Amino acid sequence: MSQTAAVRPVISIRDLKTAFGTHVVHEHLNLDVMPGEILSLIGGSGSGKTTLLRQILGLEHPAAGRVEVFGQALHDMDARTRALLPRRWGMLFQSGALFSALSVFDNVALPLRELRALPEAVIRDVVMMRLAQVGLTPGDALKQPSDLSGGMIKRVALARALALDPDLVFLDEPTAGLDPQRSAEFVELIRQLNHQLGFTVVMVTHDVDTLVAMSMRVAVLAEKRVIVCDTVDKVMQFDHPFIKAFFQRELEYRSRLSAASGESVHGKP
Ligand SMILES: Nc1ncnc2c1ncn2[C@@H]1O[C@H](COP(=O)(O)OP(=O)(O)OP(=O)(O)O)[C@@H](O)[C@H]1O
Repeated sequence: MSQTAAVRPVISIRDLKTAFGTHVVHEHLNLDVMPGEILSLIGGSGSGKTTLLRQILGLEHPAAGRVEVFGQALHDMDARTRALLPRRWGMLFQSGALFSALSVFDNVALPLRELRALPEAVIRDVVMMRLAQVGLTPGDALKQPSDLSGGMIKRVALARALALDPDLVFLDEPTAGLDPQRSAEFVELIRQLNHQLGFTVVMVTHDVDTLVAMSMRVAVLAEKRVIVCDTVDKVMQFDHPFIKAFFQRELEYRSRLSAASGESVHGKP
């Protein structure tokens, strides 16, 4: 068997149908997410991105088809295996979703304490390590969320998402609310951590700069299914009205750059 054939997807979705009553959101939807990749999910409003994430998290039930995570079909799993799954993934919500009454330290410690198995000294070491990994200082651990800037809130939320050393990380609009400079820094941080720690990322974003900077592949949801899943460059060439509209500014930017340099340009510097 070749090495490529041996690599199994972290998430494998086959012929998925999702329906709310007569409203069919997904039909014949297929998607594989490979280990260590950063995959972005894009699609128009109401195209079913959130619902697809909820399927992957096991919060919706397929009307047909199959969703496998870590090589196992979600709805065939025994209750114990299913209950342990959330320990293998972390979530970064758009707003950060920190608990305002808890300090930075206690927010990051929360998933570790929920295990009810780790001594406080181990929890302390892990929290401090995670805070350092996201560029925060030991002094920041004592702060309350209300004392933090938007960029710091995202970093704390990322430290919390990584607390259990997840194999899979879900990012919902990770750079929403950040100015371009903070946004670029946060993108770079996630890329570095993905490289160092090797976790797989599934991200939903409407921000083209974030998408272009981070995605190894982009899956486009339209007409109830994934119409294309490929590199940013290849997806941008795909002939579909949503894709043309989504990437319009980026395409114009690239064509101006290309005209100015007199040669083909494939990405921003
Ligand atoms: N629990 C539910 N009951 C009924 N309909 C639902 C439910 N959840 C989602 N839907 C419908 O499914 C469709 C897809 O919704 P979803 O939130 O997944 O879209 P989205 O791509 O995430 O949209 P947006 O980018 O606007 O957040 C919408 O028409 C929505 O109204």
